[in-house]
Amino acid sequence: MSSQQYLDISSVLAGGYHHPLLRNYQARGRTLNKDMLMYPIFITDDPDAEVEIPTLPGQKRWGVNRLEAFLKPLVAKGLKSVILFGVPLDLEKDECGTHADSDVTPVVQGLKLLSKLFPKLLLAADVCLCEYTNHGHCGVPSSYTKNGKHVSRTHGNGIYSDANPLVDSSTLPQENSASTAESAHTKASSTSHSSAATFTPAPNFLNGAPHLDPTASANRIAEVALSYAKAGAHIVAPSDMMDGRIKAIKIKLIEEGYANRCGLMSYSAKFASGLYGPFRDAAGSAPMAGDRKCYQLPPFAKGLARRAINRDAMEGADILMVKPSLPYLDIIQDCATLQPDLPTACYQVSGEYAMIYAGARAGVYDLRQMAEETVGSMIRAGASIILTYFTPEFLDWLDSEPLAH
Ligand SMILES: NCc1[nH]cc(CCC(=O)O)c1CC(=O)O
Ligand SMILES: [Zn+2]
Ligand SMILES: [Zn+2]
Repeated sequence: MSSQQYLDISSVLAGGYHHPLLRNYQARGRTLNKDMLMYPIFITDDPDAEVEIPTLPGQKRWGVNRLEAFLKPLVAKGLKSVILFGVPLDLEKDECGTHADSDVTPVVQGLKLLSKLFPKLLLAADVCLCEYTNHGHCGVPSSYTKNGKHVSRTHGNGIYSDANPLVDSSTLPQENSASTAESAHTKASSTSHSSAATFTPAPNFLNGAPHLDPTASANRIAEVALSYAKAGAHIVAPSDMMDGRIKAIKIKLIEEGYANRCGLMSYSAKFASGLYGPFRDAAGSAPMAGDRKCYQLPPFAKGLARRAINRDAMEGADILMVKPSLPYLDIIQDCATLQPDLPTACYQVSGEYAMIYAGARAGVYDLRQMAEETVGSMIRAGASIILTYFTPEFLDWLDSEPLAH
């Protein structure tokens, strides 16, 4: 018998990865490149604003007049795509987010301007209502009280019907009008630019949030998406998590002749995460009462996430997204394997960015190494589009001497 039969050949791995290039080979092509990066930017309604966001170090709220100077050097470095978030600070907020798609909304203005300034830049627009509503939730409430009147929405029989008109139900039994008027006043003064309205928590919700009407919400979201498509968005990205909104948007885009010009990226598996704090700070979009637990997924809900991914694919999404990213790598992998024919995107959210940034500042680790390691894990899990606030840094890092990992 030859001695070779006793050698355990497969136990030797180290010979194949000691050199930096040998190490890179092991990624088998699954490495970050500039095409994969989508940069989230905040556009506000003060056209000259350039305001630091304390909880998101390095990121700012930009006025439209500042966008050219801000983005030009990044485009020169190879920035391929941005996703716009609107931050209305002076525009009046109301029940259904009127200014999400008015002509003066900063996102509409930003899209029009950026398509002229940077015709090759891929423009995505986040679509949600929470930045524009006086209740700060991502949909349209079923009922509320305003100016002493109780307003409730009639229920449609299908989620894709036209928006149900608001019904003035002053003939319906009124809630205690004295206390309603008082709390309306309190809420109005706590949000200076909001018109006074009060929202009754849904009786069977334990989190104090109002019930959001899925029909009205999906229809309103679809209207907003259409206006962003008309303003020049190549991709609309609804982050609201209302049931039925993907189909509602897709149908709206088809009906209005925009379906072949504007893609639909769904925040499919969006979890009720603790990692959105800095964003809500930046966008002023924290809910006034309750939380988002009636429409964002429970963090341990792998099954719901898988169902949402499949549903959104069936409803016409062109890209599926998982959010946040690092604590949900298994969901990214599920998304990529459940729907291999659609690109998987993931959002390294504000809290993930802030966490990595803070750790690096505290000397716990190196910023670049950790940014690359975390985004690398997302790519390994199956993501090919990464939304990250580290995009400007990555553009530099990808042009410089590679970091040996
Ligand atoms: N629909 C709002 C929205 N769109 C994107 C984010 C989070 C992004 C981030 O944290 O970077 C949020 C916050 C939320 O759902 O409360
Ligand atoms: Zn929202
Ligand atoms: Zn309803």
